[in-house]
Amino acid sequence: MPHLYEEGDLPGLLADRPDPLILILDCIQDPHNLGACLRTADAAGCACVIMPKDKSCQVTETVVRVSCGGAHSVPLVRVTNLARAMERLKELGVWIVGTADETTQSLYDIDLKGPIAIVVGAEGEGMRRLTGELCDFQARIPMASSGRVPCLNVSVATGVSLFEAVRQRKAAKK
Ligand SMILES: C[S@@+](CC[C@H](N)C(=O)[O-])C[C@H]1O[C@@H](n2cnc3c(N)ncnc32)[C@H](O)[C@@H]1O
Repeated sequence: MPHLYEEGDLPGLLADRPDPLILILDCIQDPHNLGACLRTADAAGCACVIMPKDKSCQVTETVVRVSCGGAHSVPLVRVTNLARAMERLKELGVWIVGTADETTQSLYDIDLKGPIAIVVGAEGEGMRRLTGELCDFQARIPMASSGRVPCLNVSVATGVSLFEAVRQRKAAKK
């Protein structure tokens, strides 16, 4: 069974994690993408994944199967108001990094070693306006200029972003 939590559980979930890495999913629609994001969040050692408690982001059988067990191991915080949960994270000292293909700052220029939440947006529209406004930084994953598609699949963007944070953290320990 998934480990399901609510916004009020955030302080407890982060209490023994000095520099937590958190994934925020802003209305991911496709169960295959959602499952892949949960698998990656587990593999990256995320303290939790935060997602809206609405019709999007349902943890269905397909999500669980695609996550290869990730949906059952990483704590899932389902919230009625994502903006409020983001404010709560900030009060807890977490910096919020949104990802978007149409922004100028490169992800690779941001320090991801501290307490960080990485936000990825929905397949069609990306992050919602308010979600984007609440981010402390917005970052893009540089893509080849010769490529024809404008952006990455959201689960791929999740993998690149979380494992850039993992890479930086490992490099800092050497
Ligand atoms: C399919 S994209 C949505 C594209 C949408 N047009 C937008 O404005 O963001 C889904 C999500 O993947 C992430 N993403 C995709 N490509 C990215 C890139 N090159 N840099 C950063 N994030 C990216 C973002 O979180 C985005 O919201």
